[in-house]
Amino acid sequence: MAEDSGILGPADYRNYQSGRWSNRIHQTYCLMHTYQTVRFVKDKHIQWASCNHKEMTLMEALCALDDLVDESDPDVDVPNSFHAYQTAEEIRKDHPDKDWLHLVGLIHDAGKILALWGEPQWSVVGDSYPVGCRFQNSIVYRDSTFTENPDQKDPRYNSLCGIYEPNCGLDKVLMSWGHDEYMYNVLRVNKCKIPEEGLYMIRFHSFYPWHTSGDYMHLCNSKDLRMLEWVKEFNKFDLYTKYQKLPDIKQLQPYYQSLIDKYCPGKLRW
Ligand SMILES: O[C@H]1[C@H](O)[C@@H](O)[C@H](O)[C@@H](O)[C@H]1O
Ligand SMILES: [Fe+2]
Ligand SMILES: [Fe+2]
Repeated sequence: MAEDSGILGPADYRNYQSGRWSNRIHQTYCLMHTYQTVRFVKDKHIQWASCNHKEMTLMEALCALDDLVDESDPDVDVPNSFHAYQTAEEIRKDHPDKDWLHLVGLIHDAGKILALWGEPQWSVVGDSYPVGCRFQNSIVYRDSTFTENPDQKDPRYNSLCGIYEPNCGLDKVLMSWGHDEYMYNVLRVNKCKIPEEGLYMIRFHSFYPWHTSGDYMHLCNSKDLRMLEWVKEFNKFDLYTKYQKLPDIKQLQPYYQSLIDKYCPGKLRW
């Protein structure tokens, strides 16, 4: 986690080469990049998409993240629940009128609850990227972690577009399985009333090869390009609020509970 309590600059974040935990992070990505294949991702959709694992409120899910430290993140070494409030509170300062966006900040990582239900971290956390087509160089540790991935040698999957039509739109693309797609799914299945932009931000916030490196544009349609602006705006808060000063969660809870009651009330199916 960055040393200061102010919002720091890009150079202070996402150091995958020489940070304190880079061995652990590299190991997590090694497993992810070895085992996340088209088959694996399809199986995870089948396993989790119908959301019949559990019923719980969003607030209960957020509290459960007290028990989760993300092993892929060079900038966070505290439980994920703090990151939820840090992100939400900075959004609230810059976009006071968009209460749904505060809520998006709060819940964008709640899908990491999968890691408390037996999913290994390599299928929950970390950056996401498309499977079923060539893995691009902008993926973290691209050079050293894909060598054992069978899809890489499969001619169906290793061309530039692979199984996709050019500009088919990200909605049709199978992303590596993780907390983004899962949470998007939970919100849809439960018919939460978060605006489309918000759902989109949640679904693609970990797709750094796209929103930060500008890769995979050949799979995007015009809607994706419109939404990209929102995803980038969201990313400022997701990334640059990972600092040491921790929020007082108890004091903030009533406000966020009111947003949950407005947009995603009651018990949700997970
Ligand atoms: O390590 C982090 C973390 O897991 C985030 O939740 C995810 O959204 C980022 O893309 C990733 O780099
Ligand atoms: Fe995330
Ligand atoms: Fe996050």
